[in-house]
Amino acid sequence: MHDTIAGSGAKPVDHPPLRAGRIGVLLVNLGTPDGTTYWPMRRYLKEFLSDRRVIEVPRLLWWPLLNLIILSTRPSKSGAKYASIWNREKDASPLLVITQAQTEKLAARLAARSDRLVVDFAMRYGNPAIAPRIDRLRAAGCDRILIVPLYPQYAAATTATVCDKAFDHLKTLRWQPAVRIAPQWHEDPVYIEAVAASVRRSLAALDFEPEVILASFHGVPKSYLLAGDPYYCFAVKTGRLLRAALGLDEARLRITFQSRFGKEEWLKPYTDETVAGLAKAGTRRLAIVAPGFVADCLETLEELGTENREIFQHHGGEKFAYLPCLNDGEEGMAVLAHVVERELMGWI
Ligand SMILES: C=CC1=C(C)c2cc3[nH]c(cc4nc(cc5[nH]c(cc1n2)c(C)c5CCC(=O)O)C(CCC(=O)O)=C4C)c(C)c3C=C
Ligand SMILES: [Fe+2]
Ligand SMILES: [Fe+2]
Repeated sequence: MHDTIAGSGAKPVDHPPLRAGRIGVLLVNLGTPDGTTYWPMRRYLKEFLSDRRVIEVPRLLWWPLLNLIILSTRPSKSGAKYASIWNREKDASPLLVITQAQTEKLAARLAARSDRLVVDFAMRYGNPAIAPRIDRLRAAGCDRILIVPLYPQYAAATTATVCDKAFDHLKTLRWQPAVRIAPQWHEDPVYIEAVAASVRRSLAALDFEPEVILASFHGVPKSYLLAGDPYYCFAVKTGRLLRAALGLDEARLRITFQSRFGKEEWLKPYTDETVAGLAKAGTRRLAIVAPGFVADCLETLEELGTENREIFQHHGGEKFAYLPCLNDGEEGMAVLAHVVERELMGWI
């Protein structure tokens, strides 16, 4: 099936062999450092925090702040947090390990649909980078590529920057593959039901019933919403649909936003302030789930699972549970396969 162009009947010409006829699926998540020590952390944070889609502060102000202040302190501080969740057996971050497992399981599932599919993954920041993975798919004969930014809720700071980076590389190719980008799946019933089923299962395994469940989404500065970024609305809609699927009311399942960075106002209500406020007001049993993350990572395992647990207990809370993401479990893989199969329609 994977013809070379020479198989087209054209007269022999003096050009490198060109393979075609296969279809690539490239899963792309945010990224992660190569290690937890100062230099790998600095390299990763520098690439991440130099992205204009992530930090919209004018460069003249941002450059000295980033290079002189943030990159001298944050690599060590964040490195210690990464070290607390690092997968030592694989010497990689949970995000990398889980994304790799998702890729392998998706490839196995899709193999039944077509023998022309090649599934791979990349990271927007750090390794494996997007450009070499696109090259690898092209070299394997993929003349069509479906790029899947691994974000159920679109944001310019996440989804759009994956597309920018992919197209930056595609610009340099002589034989550019046909490209599709998978849209977000924030209200897809398969996704909502998968998160609901996973939450129900995690709750059933607890030795307590939470009085409140927080659905915590990664935040962005409020100014991004005011400038027209739809992320907030998508996150709120996911939260509302999840609440309905679980049969809970607004007091029992609350939507919050985490991981703020810098002094600007971010999307509210903030997760950490909500956790503290609930504990102070007498809530003793709390669970947090993070439906916006396709894989567990620093922001879920450390920030929600450790920092917010400490905040809750410090203010009088007693029982706390962080409920894991869909990851490479059966429900999570069903969502990824559903999104990918839908977006491959007409190609397979
Ligand atoms: C400073 C601005 C940031 C914006 C805006 C932002 C948006 C955003 N991020 C995610 C998902 C993830 N972020 C992760 C880590 C992380 N995020 C920021 C900053 C912003 N994110 C930083 C500096 C870091 C690195 C860690 C740190 O130093 O705090 C991760 C985890 C990566 C991992 O390796 O585990 C994810 C995932 C979304 C979805 C989002 C906007 C919607
Ligand atoms: Fe982030
Ligand atoms: Fe809106």
